[in-house]
Amino acid sequence: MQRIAPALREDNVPLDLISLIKTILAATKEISFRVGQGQLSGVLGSTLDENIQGEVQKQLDVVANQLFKDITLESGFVKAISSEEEDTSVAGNEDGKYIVSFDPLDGSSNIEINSLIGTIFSIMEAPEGMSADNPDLFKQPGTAQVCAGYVLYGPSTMLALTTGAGTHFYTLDKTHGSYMLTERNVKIAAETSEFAINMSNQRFWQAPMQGYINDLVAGSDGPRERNFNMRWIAAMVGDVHRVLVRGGIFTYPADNRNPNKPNKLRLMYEANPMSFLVEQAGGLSVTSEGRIMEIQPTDIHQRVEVILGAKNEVEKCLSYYK
Ligand SMILES: O=P(O)(O)OC[C@H]1O[C@](O)(COP(=O)(O)O)[C@@H](O)[C@@H]1O
Ligand SMILES: [Mg+2]
Ligand SMILES: [Mg+2]
Repeated sequence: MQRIAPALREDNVPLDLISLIKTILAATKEISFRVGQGQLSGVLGSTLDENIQGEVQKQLDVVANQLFKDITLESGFVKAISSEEEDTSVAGNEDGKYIVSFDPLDGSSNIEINSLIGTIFSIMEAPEGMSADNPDLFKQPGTAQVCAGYVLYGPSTMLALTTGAGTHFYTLDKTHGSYMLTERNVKIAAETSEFAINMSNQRFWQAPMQGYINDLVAGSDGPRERNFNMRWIAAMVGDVHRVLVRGGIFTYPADNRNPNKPNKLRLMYEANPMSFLVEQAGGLSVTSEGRIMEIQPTDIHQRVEVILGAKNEVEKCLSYYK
């Protein structure tokens, strides 16, 4: 089994990017340890604060954010970071080559029930001619990502990573503290009979999504003429991991619960990195209007509709919007 650095060198990843990835992973090992300590860690409750998006922050959101911020900004490789838990981008080294966006703790509502949570990150190169404190550094489409990944703090701690040469899985060897390559070139089968969506929002979806999901639920009695299974982990990291491992379609569609907030998932640190991983595994990742990674961002916290996973099933879903 290979350690992560030699595996990345084989994929011709530049040495400074390998160093940055290792820096990010150092923070995930610390979080993995704290998550593993559970209620003994003293960081599982809620804070009294809200983040910029009006969501109550959990202590672990805050601790994880601080760890990532400190470790990436101190590395010297990073010009600026943006995070779900930071109002705006945070400046690092003026000469840093890279910018990093992250969701330090994804699936916050799962923390207190000892269920799946994770960290999502996305790395781009900093454009020339902008200072480190300029949030416009981040206004690049997902196609500009040079690396994307997530770490899942599950029964084992796993990393899914892409640098544009396939999507690979690594598992944290907790005895030696190293991420080991455990599956190279993960592929999502084009066909599936499994879907993931928060069904409780059904009445708020647009008509095409209602029609698509109705036909899945109708199973062998409906137009699809076969039964579909449903799963919902309520942490995008967990749901996307399942899609990468055994296929499926995952969607968080637009809804009209709150007219000012039609979408839930965030483009820069949820949808884009997951799209890069899914596309590198042969899947599709789109909104009802087009490829997620081609969206030109206007705000670091912007939200986006997400439909991703098995190629044929995502195309089938899109056909309802035509
Ligand atoms: O509350 P819902 O509708 O089940 O939403 C679950 C979704 O919210 C998220 O937990 C949002 O992420 P955060 O925990 O980082 O805010 C996604 O990971 C997940 O897919
Ligand atoms: Mg999240
Ligand atoms: Mg989060």
